[in-house]
Amino acid sequence: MRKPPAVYAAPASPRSPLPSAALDTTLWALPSELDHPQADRRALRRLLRQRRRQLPPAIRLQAEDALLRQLKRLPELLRARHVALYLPYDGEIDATRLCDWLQRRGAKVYLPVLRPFAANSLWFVRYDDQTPLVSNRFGIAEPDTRHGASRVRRLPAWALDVVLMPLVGFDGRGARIGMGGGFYDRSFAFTRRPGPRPLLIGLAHHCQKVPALPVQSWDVPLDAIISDREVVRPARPE
Ligand SMILES: Nc1nc2c(c(=O)[nH]1)N(C=O)[C@@H](CNc1ccc(C(=O)N[C@@H](CCC(=O)O)C(=O)O)cc1)CN2
Ligand SMILES: Nc1ncnc2c1ncn2[C@@H]1O[C@H](COP(=O)(O)OP(=O)(O)OP(=O)(O)O)[C@@H](O)[C@H]1O
Repeated sequence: MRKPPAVYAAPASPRSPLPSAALDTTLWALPSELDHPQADRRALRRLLRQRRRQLPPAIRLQAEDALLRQLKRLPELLRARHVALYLPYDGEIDATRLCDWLQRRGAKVYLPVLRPFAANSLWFVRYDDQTPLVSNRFGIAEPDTRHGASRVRRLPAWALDVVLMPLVGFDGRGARIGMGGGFYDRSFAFTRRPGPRPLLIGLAHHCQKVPALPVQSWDVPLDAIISDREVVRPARPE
């Protein structure tokens, strides 16, 4: 399938294995003023966004490979028919190579689109070779709103099987922070109530892991967070 406009172009260099020290957690320690759950969320977001943007291309590619290996083993993704993904922005981990894999398996791929006339909420619009893409108000490529306006081209959020969402930060217990708009939180608030719902999986680079994040009342719990290093499955309340 057509390669989406990449914010970070893949380097021409071969994928040389990196010394494991290059991925060592200790390199990613937080400054003391941000190293606690009550830290200023905006400052933490800024720092983590900067970290993911600064990842060298070779590490980025290696992380992408590792992420894809984990995702392709996931039973829920192997079964999924309708999967939401995102086009990477601002250094986010790039999982778009999954599109071809999903489509070969007969699954359909959807992208988030800023919902018109609704405050910070998302549509999920079918994405294939024919989908016209435009740049939204944040500069993120997304299916043209006029194209997505037709109901046959999108799926209600409850009808998706798996949603892969980009994270800005996460912790070992499965708490997360996103871009701060509350787009995913609003769009999946319904998952707190009984009924059909997708599996929600956050994706991030390992360098976005922090010791602990506070959980806000509106934060929609994720079923898993997958980085290039691990799969975090948050403990479910009994
Ligand atoms: N790839 C990708 N697509 C996505 C998201 C995402 O996080 N990643 N979103 C997930 O929510 C939605 C867009 N949400 C966003 C929220 C804030 C900003 C942002 O950059 N805000 C600026 C300041 C605001 C402005 O420019 O008006 C900033 O923080 O600097 C971008 C996207 C839908 N599509
Ligand atoms: N279901 C909701 N209804 C109304 N407002 C909400 C809802 N969910 C989140 N918000 C609001 O959205 C704002 C951003 O939330 P937060 O800082 O947690 O964003 P985030 O989790 O980083 O973003 P995202 O969900 O897009 O990844 C907060 O002011 C919050 O009150």
